[in-house]
Amino acid sequence: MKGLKGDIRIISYFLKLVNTILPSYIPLIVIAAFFKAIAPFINIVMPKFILDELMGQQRIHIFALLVGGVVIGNGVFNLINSFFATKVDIANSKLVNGFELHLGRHIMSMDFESLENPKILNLKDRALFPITNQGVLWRMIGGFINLLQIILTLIGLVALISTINVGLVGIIIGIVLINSFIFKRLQALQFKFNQELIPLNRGFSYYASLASDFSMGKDVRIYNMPPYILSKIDEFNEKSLDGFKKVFGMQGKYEGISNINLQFQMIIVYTYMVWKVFKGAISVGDFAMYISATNNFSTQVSQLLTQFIEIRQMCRYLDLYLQFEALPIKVQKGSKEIGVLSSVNIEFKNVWFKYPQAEDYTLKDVSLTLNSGEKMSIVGQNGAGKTTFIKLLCRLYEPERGEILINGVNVKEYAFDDYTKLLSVVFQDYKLFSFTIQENMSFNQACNQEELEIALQKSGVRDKVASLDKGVETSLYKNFDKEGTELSGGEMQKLAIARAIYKNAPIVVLDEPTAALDPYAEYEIYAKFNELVKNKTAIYISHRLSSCRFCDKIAVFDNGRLIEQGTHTELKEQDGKYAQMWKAQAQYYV
Ligand SMILES: Nc1ncnc2c1ncn2[C@@H]1O[C@H](COP(=O)(O)OP(=O)(O)OP(=O)(O)O)[C@@H](O)[C@H]1O
Repeated sequence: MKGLKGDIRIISYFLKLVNTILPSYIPLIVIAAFFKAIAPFINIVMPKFILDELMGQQRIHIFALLVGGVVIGNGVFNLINSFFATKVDIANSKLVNGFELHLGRHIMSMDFESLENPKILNLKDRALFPITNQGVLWRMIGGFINLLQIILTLIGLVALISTINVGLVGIIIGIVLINSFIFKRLQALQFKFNQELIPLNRGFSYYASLASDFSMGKDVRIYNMPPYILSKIDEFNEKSLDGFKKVFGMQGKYEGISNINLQFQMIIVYTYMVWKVFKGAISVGDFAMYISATNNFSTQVSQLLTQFIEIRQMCRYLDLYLQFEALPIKVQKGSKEIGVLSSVNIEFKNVWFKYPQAEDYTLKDVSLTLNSGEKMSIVGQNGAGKTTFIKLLCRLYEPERGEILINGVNVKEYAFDDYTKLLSVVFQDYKLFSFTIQENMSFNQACNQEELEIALQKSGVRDKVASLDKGVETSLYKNFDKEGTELSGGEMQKLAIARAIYKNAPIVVLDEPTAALDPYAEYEIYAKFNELVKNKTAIYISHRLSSCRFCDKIAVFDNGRLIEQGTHTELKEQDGKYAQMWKAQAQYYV
């Protein structure tokens, strides 16, 4: 009963969701189900009158009238039903699209750290795979339409069969119940198999994508990976094939048993009806009508239970989705509005941070202050924690201990969307998207062409963009537009810098912004750095220590700790880690 209660909760959640996405949907399916439910009665009841007329007075005009009635009745109902079927099909597509939007919105609002937590990823796959690949939502909705129609038809059939013998209704229900029990076992088996299939599918999709993903094409060829990839795909195929063999075998067995039960039911019904005709209790027309009604009743009851079990089975999948949707969102809480800030001071206070699955702390007791308008350079060896520091500032993760403050307020208190407006960031692994250059810069906001030109000019990519046939309207990559362009790594990096400049946020973060740039472009960025970031608060991460000289402050990270802070001259005089790194680099650059 607890399970049924849970399922009712799930069903009502989805019905509410359906109603929010498409309010006309539920009234539409109720009307469609009503017409579908009445249609079969023409073919159950009318043949009785035709047969009785044939066996009795054989009046041609009455016979013609009855046959005409059947033909016209069927024609009209067919038209009405196909009209509604088309309407329902269109509405179904709208609904599924609406649900996908709902889903996308939810996934994009999840904590960034959730996207690398294997437990959450697994739940996400188990919840979304059935919805996107097995049409669970669609089947649930279809199930509802059928259930409604079946219930309406059954009410009519019970009324009709009861006029000869209510006991028949009981016998048929009994046999159908046995068959439903068998069906339920089969569904449970399929659910178990589908859940086992998900990790296999994930592996399969990954290896299949390696074979077709353009961005992997170079490595796949150079390292002669095809035999390895194909053997992996084969391995996943073998495993899933074994599972399919087992499920299909069981399915065959269960279907066989159900069929025997149905034949048994036919023998009982036919024997009873023939006996009634021999006794003269019913006419041949009645015989045909009751046989048709009982056959229909049996089919409808069995479909009712099948639908019921199917809907409950769908609830198992949708329950996974609800668990996924109910995952708490940690980072994005906070409601404080930021408004327009005249100055932005950043403070890290004894911040400790450990990645979700990691054993050791990546940031250890980091405390630093960056006053409004100051420019700070962060240096340190690979893996020292520089990018992690930025990720925490961006609120992609939360510190485990300590606080991050902007103008004295813990960043957690700010509304996340508002907070992101403070930051222009070029990540080390920045991404540009398969949109036009202009869309990549402004993302659906009305684009200010003048500012866009300035941003492209400052990052040094304006001439390149101007040389493209469609200028800023050129698509990046060729996924959607065959006239799209593939820019070089350095040109892409300049576009990413332009995007950050165009955003014009009060905090600018550049994480290794010149890694892909040629020495001239790199020099340009350094020379124009102050002009690029103007009076903004800026953080600059680079392994080129010469770039630190134009910053007000340098922070040196080592193994997660902030070990030195000061200006270039101060740190050189301190003769610590920074001075060591400076000397090491000077050997090669001077
Ligand atoms: N998502 C993650 N999950 C677990 N550990 C991570 C994750 N991202 C980074 N790390 C680990 O945290 C440490 C610091 O990484 P971080 O990227 O902050 O270093 P970095 O100083 O920016 O290095 P680099 O100079 O190479 O860019 C590394 O040891 C890295 O392996």
